Amino acid sequence: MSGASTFSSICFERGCWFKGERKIRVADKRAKRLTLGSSNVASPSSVSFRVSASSSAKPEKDIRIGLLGASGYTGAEIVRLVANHPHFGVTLMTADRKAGQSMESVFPHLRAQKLPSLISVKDADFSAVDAVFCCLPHGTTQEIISGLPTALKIVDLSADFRLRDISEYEEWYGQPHKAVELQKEVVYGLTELLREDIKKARVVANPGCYPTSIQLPLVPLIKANLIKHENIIIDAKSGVSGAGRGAKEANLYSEIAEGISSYGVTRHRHVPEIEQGLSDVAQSKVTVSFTPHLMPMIRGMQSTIYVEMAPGVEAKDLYQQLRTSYEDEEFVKVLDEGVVPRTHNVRGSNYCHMNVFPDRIPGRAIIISVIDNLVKGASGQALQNLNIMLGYPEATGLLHQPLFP
Ligand SMILES: NC(=O)C1=CN([C@@H]2O[C@H](COP(=O)(O)OP(=O)(O)OC[C@H]3O[C@@H](n4cnc5c(N)ncnc54)[C@H](OP(=O)(O)O)[C@@H]3O)[C@@H](O)[C@H]2O)C=CC1
Ligand SMILES: CC(=O)N[C@@H](CCC(=O)OP(=O)(O)O)C(=O)O
Repeated sequence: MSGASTFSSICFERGCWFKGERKIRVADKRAKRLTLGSSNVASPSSVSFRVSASSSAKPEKDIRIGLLGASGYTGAEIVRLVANHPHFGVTLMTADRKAGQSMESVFPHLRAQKLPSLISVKDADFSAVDAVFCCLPHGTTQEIISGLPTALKIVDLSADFRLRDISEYEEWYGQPHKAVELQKEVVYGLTELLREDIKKARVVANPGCYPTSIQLPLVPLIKANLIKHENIIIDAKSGVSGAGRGAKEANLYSEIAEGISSYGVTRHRHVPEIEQGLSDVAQSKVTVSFTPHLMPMIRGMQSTIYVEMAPGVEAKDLYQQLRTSYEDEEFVKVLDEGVVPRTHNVRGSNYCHMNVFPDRIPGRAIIISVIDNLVKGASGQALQNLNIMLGYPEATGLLHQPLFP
């Protein structure tokens, strides 16, 4: 059991804190203080944990966070989440066109926080931060990350380091990979399924939003040999914030409202990322038909997945497998039988809701998975990953409830 406390009665396992057999609320500050005070928690040399078992005062913000691309949607979402984190504080923020502006002028909803001004990445002093979230567009990130001090823990939200195969990256992203050596040490950050690797990582490639919503249900089913590897069909839908804040004609209100648009048909760049994750667990090549759609909503993502079951398997077996796989997870919820997941119920939160339904056609099942693209699909999962990389309880700063309606 990695990450366990030297205090015999309190330990961290499968993403949760346990006292004996009893699951403790992750927000239990005493448990956190005790465990972080132990010597057994991975703590990078660049980071000083100043959390004391005897102190009853609110802990200082020990970890100085650098946020690259702070003026974008995922950057703003990191700031919103970190505001609830007892140990992380944002001390460096970069932007491109908006460099020189204050964060409160770019995002007035964050004005209650004391935040540094936005500066250009070329002016950033990385010796004054402990960890970095990189929220830059793909294609711009490889060079920037390779130039950062190696003592830093980095979570990259872009697609630049998600594909292990360099030629596949170059084929799907249409440009040469600019950090081939660094790519070798990067860990893919699908938290619930790769937690042990993430604990040891220095650089994590945070998964794309569609690949998160798709791999969370499919990986356990493939691993358990419950579904066939062929004819997996994924019909996915995203809110417009998935496209970022940059102005684009296709994302104008008049282009989005009152309609649905399919895009990337037959060739969306998330296909190789999804297939990489599924093939890894299948130990053979898995291919998928994937069509994303842009919906007239701001946040939210639904993946409706049509699968053929292995001989003799029924939809209730798929359901039971997912229930078992995620029974101890804080953020992945397999709903009660028959309950249809809705994006409304995860909005603004780090939760993924999923369920399985038997198709009318024998041998087939329909899986529905929903997340908030900006939280579990991006900044929330990134924070979850950095918590793990630094030895904090992984739900720290993420336990707020969804925003409904
Ligand atoms: N939005 C989502 O739901 C998801 C996004 N992602 C990925 O996360 C990353 C960030 O996404 P998002 O926040 O939506 O994007 P935005 O377009 O909203 O923000 C991009 C940020 O990067 C800055 N930037 C743009 N170009 C450069 C450059 N050449 N050099 C330095 N900084 C630059 C922008 O600065 P300025 O504003 O000053 O121009 C801005 O701060 C992307 O790679 C995206 O694909 C991943 C999962 C989901
Ligand atoms: C609605 C919309 O445009 N969504 C984005 C995906 C957002 C995401 O996960 O992007 P990255 O892979 O770049 O991180 C898209 O389809 O390209």
